[in-house]
Amino acid sequence: MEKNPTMLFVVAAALTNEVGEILLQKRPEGRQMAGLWEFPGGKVESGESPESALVRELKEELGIDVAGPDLIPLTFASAQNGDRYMVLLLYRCTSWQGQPTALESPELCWLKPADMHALPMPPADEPLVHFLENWP
Ligand SMILES: Nc1nc2c([nH]c(=O)n2[C@H]2C[C@H](O)[C@@H](COP(=O)(O)OP(=O)(O)OP(=O)(O)O)O2)c(=O)[nH]1
Repeated sequence: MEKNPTMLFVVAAALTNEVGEILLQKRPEGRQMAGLWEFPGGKVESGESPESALVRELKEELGIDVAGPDLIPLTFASAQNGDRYMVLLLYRCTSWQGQPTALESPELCWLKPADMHALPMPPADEPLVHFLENWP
């Protein structure tokens, strides 16, 4: 029997450009947490590694190609998410192929971590933003 059927694993990327800005995308209407700004990513599907899930999500959501080894584990958050408990793994990524394009989201923006407080984000992201602000 599955040991932890209630645990939800989510992977997300802090895609960082050459001036230290990080890409956020707006969650579309009709979805859970619609209108909030998030790090690109999504749920790890059955049988996937976290890294292969994030490579897949970044292709689906932004049209970019990322190599698994370019995803550097950074920190994580844990929080209730609906009726499940979520572990959100955040990776840093500074190298990718292609131009990030909003394929599944109404809007993208590049922001310094200190400026993220001005945007509404999911509650689980608050400690992630705090971590990024204090990260070298
Ligand atoms: N991508 C992402 N998801 C986040 C963040 N913070 C946060 O609480 N979440 C939550 C929102 C969702 O409940 C969950 C991610 O699920 P999702 O709906 O985006 O996943 P998905 O792309 O696999 O979509 P689906 O197949 O389930 O429709 O994690 C974040 O910064 N980035």
